[in-house]
Amino acid sequence: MDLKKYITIVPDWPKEGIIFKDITTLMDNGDAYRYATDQIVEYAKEKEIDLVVGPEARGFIIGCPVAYALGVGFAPVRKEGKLPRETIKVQYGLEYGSDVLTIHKDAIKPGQRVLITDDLLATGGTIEATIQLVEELGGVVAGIAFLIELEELNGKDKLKGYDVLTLMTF
Ligand SMILES: O=P(O)(O)OC[C@H]1O[C@H](OP(=O)(O)OP(=O)(O)O)[C@H](O)[C@@H]1O
Ligand SMILES: Nc1ncnc2[nH]cnc12
Repeated sequence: MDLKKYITIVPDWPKEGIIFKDITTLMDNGDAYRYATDQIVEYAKEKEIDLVVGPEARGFIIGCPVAYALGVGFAPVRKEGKLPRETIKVQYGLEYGSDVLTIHKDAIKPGQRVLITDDLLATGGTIEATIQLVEELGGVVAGIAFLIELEELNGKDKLKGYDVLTLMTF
């Protein structure tokens, strides 16, 4: 299936100069959403995953159906002030700003094999911060899966040494 045709390109959003890749038109389509999910599930099956971790908010959209299909749990990485119990945190840069990401301190058991999911790899700041949180808790990053990679932003440079799946490149 040609997944690219389900992505809507929105110029100058949320800021002038950003060419936004809107995945909601892929999620809207049951066949395309299931096909994309299945591709990531097949990739993950070989990696003996114990837990899926994804950053707010679009990482949940990708990661939760994958976790369900694998029969493992999902741990959310959230922006500061959203998780109710003890967390660890890390500051990170974005294509359009900077923010703080957090995870519950007890979300991962040391040695657990983690699949990280997100919709899109841009500068790699979000995923680098997510990796940092997983590893600080003793998790092993066994794979990282995205729907989309924006090649010209070179986010992959931050992921050297990690096993990465991307379903589409722009
Ligand atoms: O590779 P990067 O430069 O870090 O950019 C990619 C991240 O940016 C977007 O999330 P955003 O922070 O806009 O949050 P959202 O998913 O809640 O919309 C996107 O969903 C990725 O998580
Ligand atoms: N260009 C882009 N489109 C969609 N989501 C993004 N997150 C960071 N950059 C993005």
